[in-house]
Amino acid sequence: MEERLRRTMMFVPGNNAGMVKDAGIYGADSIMFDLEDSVSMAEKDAARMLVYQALQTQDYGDSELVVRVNGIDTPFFKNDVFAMVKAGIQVVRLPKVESAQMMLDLVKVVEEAENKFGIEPGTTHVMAAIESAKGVLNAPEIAASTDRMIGLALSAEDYTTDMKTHRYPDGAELEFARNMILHAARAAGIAAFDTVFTNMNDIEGFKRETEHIHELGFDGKSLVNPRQIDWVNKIYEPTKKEIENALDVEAAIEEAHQKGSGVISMNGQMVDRPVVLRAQRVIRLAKASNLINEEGEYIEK
Ligand SMILES: CC(=O)SCCNC(=O)CCNC(=O)[C@H](O)C(C)(C)COP(=O)(O)OP(=O)(O)OC[C@H]1O[C@@H](n2cnc3c(N)ncnc32)[C@H](O)[C@@H]1OP(=O)(O)O
Ligand SMILES: O=C([O-])CC(=O)C(=O)O
Ligand SMILES: [Mg+2]
Repeated sequence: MEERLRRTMMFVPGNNAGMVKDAGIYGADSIMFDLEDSVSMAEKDAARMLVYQALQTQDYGDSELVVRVNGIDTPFFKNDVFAMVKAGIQVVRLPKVESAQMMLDLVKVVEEAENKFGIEPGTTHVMAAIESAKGVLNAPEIAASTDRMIGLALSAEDYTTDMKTHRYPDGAELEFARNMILHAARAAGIAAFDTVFTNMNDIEGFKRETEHIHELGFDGKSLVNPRQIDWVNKIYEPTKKEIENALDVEAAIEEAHQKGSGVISMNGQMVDRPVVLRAQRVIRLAKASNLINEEGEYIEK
């Protein structure tokens, strides 16, 4: 199956009916309904019911549907997982994950819910948000904890609090965590998401941070506001040169396969499996940005 693009995963506060209703109109790759920290204690049950209703009735197009449930040690956790699995959520994001065992405990409850509500076993996926030093150090075992895992996310607001620092414009305080999470995710073959950027007035800061995590190799970012979606997509958009090169690579490898070979020379450049995989990702990103037409040609904007 073709890998899903996950450039943008937008938080939507689960208690805000207007935002929950309209979350599908902005074109986020993934919509993440939040039952955790954007919802006050008094509104936990109401938010769960609102998101449950919305999942039954709203059309969210092609966006992947994710829910951030309350932590495993809260009284809301089990009810959250049961309601969301019953509603057919695609991914459950567990916050404040510190060990593989926490993911296994989540999966046990997901399994129970799938059985109870007649959902096909194994179809509900999970992901972990890493928000502490312990979580960062255990990222490799967390990433490899279950076949249901689709990704790891860095959650820098809680993480910097745990580390007795705060967020700085150059992001030096996050470099170790970013590298650990990215390597753990890549080694397990799952996605890596960078953290939210919460200062809505600092657009340049947001773009700088996104360029940085794009260069590191993150799949994308958690977002708090729909305005951030286009900025991320623009940064992940391949250039004309990258797209034309990727299309040439596809044609060259096709020719190689026809000759029964897995490697070919293209303008003096060796084309083999890793080059082809990179080209395929460029083509997926280009198609998502409407830069390749039905005939598979680059479209000049
Ligand atoms: C550390 C953490 O845990 S972070 C994760 C938890 N936090 C969240 O989920 C916060 C989500 N974001 C928000 O609530 C808001 O975007 C804020 C508070 C950051 C900014 O609010 P505003 O300044 O009012 O946003 P803005 O003016 O850009 O809103 C424009 C439109 O987008 C909508 N919108 C804004 N944010 C979101 C969102 N996250 N999801 C869906 N719709 C949204 C608004 O409802 C508004 O719609 P309208 O034009 O139909 O009225
Ligand atoms: O997951 C995120 O990016 C938001 C969050 O909870 C945090 O930063 O603590
Ligand atoms: Mg957090």
